[in-house]
Amino acid sequence: MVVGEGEGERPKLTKAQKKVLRKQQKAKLTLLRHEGVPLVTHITEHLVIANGGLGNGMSRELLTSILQPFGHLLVLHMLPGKPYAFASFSSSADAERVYRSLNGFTVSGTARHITLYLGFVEQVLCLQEDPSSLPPGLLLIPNFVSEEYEQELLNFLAWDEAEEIQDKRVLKHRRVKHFGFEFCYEDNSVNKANPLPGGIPSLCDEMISNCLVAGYIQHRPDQLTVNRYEPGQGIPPHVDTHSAFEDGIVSLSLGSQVVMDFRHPCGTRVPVFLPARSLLVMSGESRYLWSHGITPRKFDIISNRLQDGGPTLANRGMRISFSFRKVCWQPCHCCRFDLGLTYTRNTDRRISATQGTPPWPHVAAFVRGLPDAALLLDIGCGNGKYLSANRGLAMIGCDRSMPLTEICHQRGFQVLVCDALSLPVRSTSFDACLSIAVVHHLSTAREQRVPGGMARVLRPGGQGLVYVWALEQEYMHVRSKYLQQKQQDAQCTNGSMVPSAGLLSVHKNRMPFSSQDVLVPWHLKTQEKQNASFAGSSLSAPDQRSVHHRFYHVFRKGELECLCRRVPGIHVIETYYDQGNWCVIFEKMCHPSSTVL
Ligand SMILES: O=C(O)CCC(=O)C(=O)O
Ligand SMILES: [Fe+2]
Ligand SMILES: [Zn+2]
Repeated sequence: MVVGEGEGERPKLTKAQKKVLRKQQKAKLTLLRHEGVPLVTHITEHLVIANGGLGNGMSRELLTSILQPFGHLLVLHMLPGKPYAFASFSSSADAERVYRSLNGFTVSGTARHITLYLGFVEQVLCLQEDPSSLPPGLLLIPNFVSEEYEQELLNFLAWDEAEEIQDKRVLKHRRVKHFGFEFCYEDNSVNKANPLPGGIPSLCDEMISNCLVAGYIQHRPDQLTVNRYEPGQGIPPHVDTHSAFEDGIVSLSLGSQVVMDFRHPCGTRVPVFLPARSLLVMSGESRYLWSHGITPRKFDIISNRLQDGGPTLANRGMRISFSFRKVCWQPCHCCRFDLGLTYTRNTDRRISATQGTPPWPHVAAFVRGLPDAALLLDIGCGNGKYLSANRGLAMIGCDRSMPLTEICHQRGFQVLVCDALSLPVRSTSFDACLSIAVVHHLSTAREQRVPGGMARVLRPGGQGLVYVWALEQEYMHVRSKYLQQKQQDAQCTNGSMVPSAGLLSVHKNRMPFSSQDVLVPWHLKTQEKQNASFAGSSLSAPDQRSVHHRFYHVFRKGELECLCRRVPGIHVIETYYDQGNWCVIFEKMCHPSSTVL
């Protein structure tokens, strides 16, 4: 059936019907222009209700009572200030019934009469102000539950002061209750052996079903943590233990609004405003790679979009959140690593790697996340920075620089001198393999040989981690440390390249790259001069003996992943950006479609 745009012979329309069509057409254009959401001409489970928005003075309660008699309403999305709402029904037949009954329907009981115009949409618009600025995998659904339901959930909880003294030893900044399974904050684990009697309160069933139906989560949660924050309290930045919980965590905010900070390992911070009764869905990168936390404060600074758009203060009240998670029953073999952040720190410490040493904490975390006695090969190990990251492993480093391997040797590491393009080690022998800041020194034709070599030496199921320098030294509006170090320099120089005699340009340090293939000057410090040969660099002009030019091919977003995907016998598990680098984690397949020699 075609809705609103009938084909062929059309029965004569009454004046009123024509008006409805006209208004519907107008609403369609508004929605498309303002939100980029097209109406569709076939029937779906989802309706947009023009004039049924909070911006029209329509309340959630009233709209619910209007819709419900005609179809089983699953989710109603309303956004502050917007002149429309979205409704999802349990079937397209229900949505069709609602459409037929309510398109052009005039509502009394509001300040003025409101006529609703309905249309079908393929998908419900994810109602945040700027979805593109949220961390990947993060969804925010405002007005996910009604005020009545919020009150029911709040009334359900009894907060016993005595019982909480125990929690307070660990959690200085908030109170918690667990359902389904106890969460242990001392080691961030879940007590899988002893399920709590009663499980998740049945009061939550409907809400959980709505999350599943809407596709926000794939697994029915079996663990619920309720956090209660007084104004001034917060939760330290953390990543929910990946080995304890599956992907897909939903958190319902009740009581007061709050700003939750999401942080990427490269230091990018994305504050996300969580209104009361909104649902936050964390999956993928936003669940595993980004940390989330709430700074202990009595207020938040938010942008006041409805008025002048400038920043304004929002005082916090008491906030209670319901976080639903699915306990992970399989032992964790994945490549992702817990960031080792805890729930119990009482300062809002940045996990940003910009403050940390060693320079790439994610590499160290990958190494530390490997099982005991795993055999690891670090290709291009340099002075052995990562060879000391996990003493429980058997690690072998290799580098083509003899002086660097000597440093490693002095540090007690097992190392060999070799070329990354021809590794003198047996095939399928390593559990894990690193190549940090190596591939970007190779010309395009040879780049693939490094992940190719890693694929050869890894055992099936073994994992490789590759880091290369990124062309993009600014990500999510944050400059990499490389650029940050000398911002003043950058401001007084125009170009990022200086011409060189050869074909390649010489990159100007601390500037954005303007080409992917560059020579990067390396200024030797006095004590390094005598070891100048160790990076295999090309010597520059004789009068500049202390400056060496090293070849770099800096990688564009997606380029390293593409390169790795072309290597037979491996599959890419994760790609991320870390402090100005593109990073890929891959795994050697157990039954590769093509043989790796
Ligand atoms: O309060 C919230 O919304 C989040 C709570 C949380 O992140 C947690 O308990 O892991
Ligand atoms: Fe969390
Ligand atoms: Zn894992």
